[in-house]
Amino acid sequence: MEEQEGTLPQKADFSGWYNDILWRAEIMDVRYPVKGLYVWFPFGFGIRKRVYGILRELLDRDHEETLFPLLIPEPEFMKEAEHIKGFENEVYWVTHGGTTPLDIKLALRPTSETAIYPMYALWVRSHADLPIKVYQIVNTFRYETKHTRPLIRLREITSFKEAHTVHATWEDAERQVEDAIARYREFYDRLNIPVLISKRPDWDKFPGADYTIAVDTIMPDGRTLQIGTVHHLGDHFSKTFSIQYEDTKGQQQYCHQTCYGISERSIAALISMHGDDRGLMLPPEVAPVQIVIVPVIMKKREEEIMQAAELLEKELQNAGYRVKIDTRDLRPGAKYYYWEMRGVPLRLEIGPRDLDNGVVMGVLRSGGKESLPRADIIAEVNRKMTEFTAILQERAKTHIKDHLVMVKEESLVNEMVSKGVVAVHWCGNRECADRLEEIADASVLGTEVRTDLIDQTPGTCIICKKPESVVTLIGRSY
Ligand SMILES: Nc1ncnc2c1ncn2[C@@H]1O[C@H](COS(=O)(=O)NC(=O)[C@@H](N)CS)[C@@H](O)[C@H]1O
Repeated sequence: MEEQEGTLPQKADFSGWYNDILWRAEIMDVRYPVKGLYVWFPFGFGIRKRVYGILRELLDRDHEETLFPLLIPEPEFMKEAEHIKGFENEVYWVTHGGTTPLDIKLALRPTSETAIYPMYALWVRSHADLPIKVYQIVNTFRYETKHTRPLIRLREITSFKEAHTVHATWEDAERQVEDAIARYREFYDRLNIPVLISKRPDWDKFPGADYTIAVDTIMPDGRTLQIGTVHHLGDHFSKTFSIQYEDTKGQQQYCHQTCYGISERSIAALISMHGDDRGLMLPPEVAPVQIVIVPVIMKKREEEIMQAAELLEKELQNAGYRVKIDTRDLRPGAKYYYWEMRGVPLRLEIGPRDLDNGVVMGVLRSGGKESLPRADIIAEVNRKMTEFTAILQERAKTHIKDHLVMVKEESLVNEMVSKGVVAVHWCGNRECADRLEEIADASVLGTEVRTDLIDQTPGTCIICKKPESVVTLIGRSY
């Protein structure tokens, strides 16, 4: 990477900060010559690898991972009317093999229901074959016409985890929806990313679903980012694709299904939630480099200091840490800047005085210097990592509280929604929602909000004043 000139914009200028940090912290190279397609720098890919390692760990408890083809024949894709309506403007088509026109056009999967479900129809015969809980992590393609942004809105989604489950009954599928939500909560908790979970309004549910539960986070600019969705598909797709099982009485029954997805938006949220004016701030579990050792060289003791640094590196590596010594010919300050930009949780400095005093200077990325006894350095580093994670968790906890407010006055909605998510009472009918979205210049995010941060007692609709109206989130989203 060419030396990075200039400085990272303040995080308060979130859009400028976000675009700049993607290259300055070597996450994504946005110079690929196709709109909406981006290249992972190896450092960014190291974050992705660990983030998706956690996702796999959580899903592999009771799901199986596999891979379905990328290309979907047009007849299959066109089978589910609702689904097509939702995707017909977004799907890319392959029409030729070499110079030979294809007799059947092939869709690049925007999501894989119509690739997977014809196969599920072959896999499912009896109730004994159920439930199926399968997922894949693949690239998918959507011809997004809204503003594309790296990690947030891509035309090639490079890290699309999609799970597709099959059940005997609607209730079994409903339990799976709850299980998927719990798994997503656990995933984002491990990443110290706060979430708001709600049920999308009918007009915003996944095409072909009974209902959609969405996982939103609140970005530093107050806008929401949908970082996961769980869909109850009912028997819509099983009827379209004849996914049936023979029940215990020998009757043919249609299955009930769910699907749930997460993309690299999870990494956009990770970067945005904890980064600051000096760059990334990464949870230790996903940081490609967890510890950087910076020797503070004094000419006549250089040999001794370097030896101490190398010994320390070895010990930390043996303890399982991902650690680097920065021996480049740069001022210590330039080294601090470089690794802070890359979100390294802990810096250890070793200078002549530290050697003499048998200590190592520990500096957490979240701030604060502490002299650590060299003799117990592993226990001390473990303690500092735990302290750092607790700081990230605390920030995540207060973040939602600081960006969620209940509003009862129609006139206040527009002003308050520019700061974050607003909770209002809504009677549930579309006209009031349209009016509300117009006043707020925001969208209805959802109802049945799973949080205890606000009082969800029904009240009067903020628009038509109808009583017994439910608490509803509205926000400006990416
Ligand atoms: N263009 C995009 N770029 C990045 N992430 C996206 C894009 N479109 C959707 N996503 C993410 O992918 C998640 C799943 O997409 S989805 O359309 O809601 N759901 C599905 O496709 C279902 N088949 C479940 S996998 C969304 O919640 C959102 O976080």
